[in-house]
Amino acid sequence: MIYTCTLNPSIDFIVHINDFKMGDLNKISKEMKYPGGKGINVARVLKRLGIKSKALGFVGGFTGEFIEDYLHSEEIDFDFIKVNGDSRINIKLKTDVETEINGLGPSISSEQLSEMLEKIKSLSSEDVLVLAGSIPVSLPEDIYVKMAEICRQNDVKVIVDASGKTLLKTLEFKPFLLKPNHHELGELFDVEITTPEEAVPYGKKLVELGAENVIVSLAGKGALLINKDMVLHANVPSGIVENSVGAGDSVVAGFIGTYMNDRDLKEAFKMGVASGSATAFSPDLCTREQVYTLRKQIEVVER
Ligand SMILES: Nc1ncnc2c1ncn2[C@@H]1O[C@H](COP(=O)(O)OP(=O)(O)O)[C@@H](O)[C@H]1O
Ligand SMILES: O=P(O)(O)OC[C@H]1O[C@](O)(COP(=O)(O)O)[C@@H](O)[C@@H]1O
Repeated sequence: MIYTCTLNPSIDFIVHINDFKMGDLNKISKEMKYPGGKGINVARVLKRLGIKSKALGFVGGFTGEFIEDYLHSEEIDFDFIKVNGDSRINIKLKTDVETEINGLGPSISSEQLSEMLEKIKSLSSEDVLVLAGSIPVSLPEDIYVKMAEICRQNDVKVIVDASGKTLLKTLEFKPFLLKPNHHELGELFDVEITTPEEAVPYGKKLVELGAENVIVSLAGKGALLINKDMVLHANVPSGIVENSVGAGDSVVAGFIGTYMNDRDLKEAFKMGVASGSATAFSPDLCTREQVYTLRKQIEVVER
């Protein structure tokens, strides 16, 4: 089973405003509300690809109810721990540029954290755990490292979509997949990465430091899959980006959902990129049909 863990879920409030003016009254031209947070996005895309998963995390308040009701309506299995405060609202403001205003989220008690760790301890070598998204300020900043250590002890595959020191600290426990975008990869090594060629040596460093597989996404410039045996490059299909929120999570979902079915890294990589682009070209997340259509446009070559 694929489990996702979203420590700080959100309602993603997507807001389109024409001629936005700070300090003025602005009228929303289009708005959408979706359950969000990186792990929840992964769970939603897996469902669309016909792959079962279970969403773990902390939810609270009326916003937490919205998240649970929405996932229930999409027949996505979840086992959230209830907390007192309200799950956060993340505003995705679309004007001539895309601006994100992400909420703080509710406090999580040490008892609630212990309850989450007990759930993680119950996973087995048949399972995958996706750790994705920011860590609430009320939790230890190395919580992903603790979870990765528990998973290592139980031979559970771990996927980490995080940034900075958090990502580097999980390497000791040999994560199955890391999925930084090229900006996040550059920040890890204090360099600027703008092309796939520039990304390769740094993706290889993450493999040397312990990651089994690294996918480096470069938005419209393609993506790389790097492990100890190979470097693969995929082009991305051309299209009009409507809403890139969740695109990175879709790469994770398409990859792991495919890999757990047929253990074919190259096919899994192709499906990951197709899922990412299909989401980028959609107002919400990708549909199965879009993914399979775009998959045909993707060429994966060994570097
Ligand atoms: N301009 C684009 N054209 C086509 N696909 C895109 C574009 N931007 C993003 N994507 C798709 O979304 C995936 C993730 O995008 P990226 O911006 O690299 O990561 P993140 O969303 O994690 O920051 C890419 O690998 C690609 O499949
Ligand atoms: O666009 P991405 O990186 O795939 O993730 C989008 C998700 O991440 C969020 O922006 C939250 O990010 P953080 O968990 O890093 O705060 C959600 O609002 C959104 O659903």
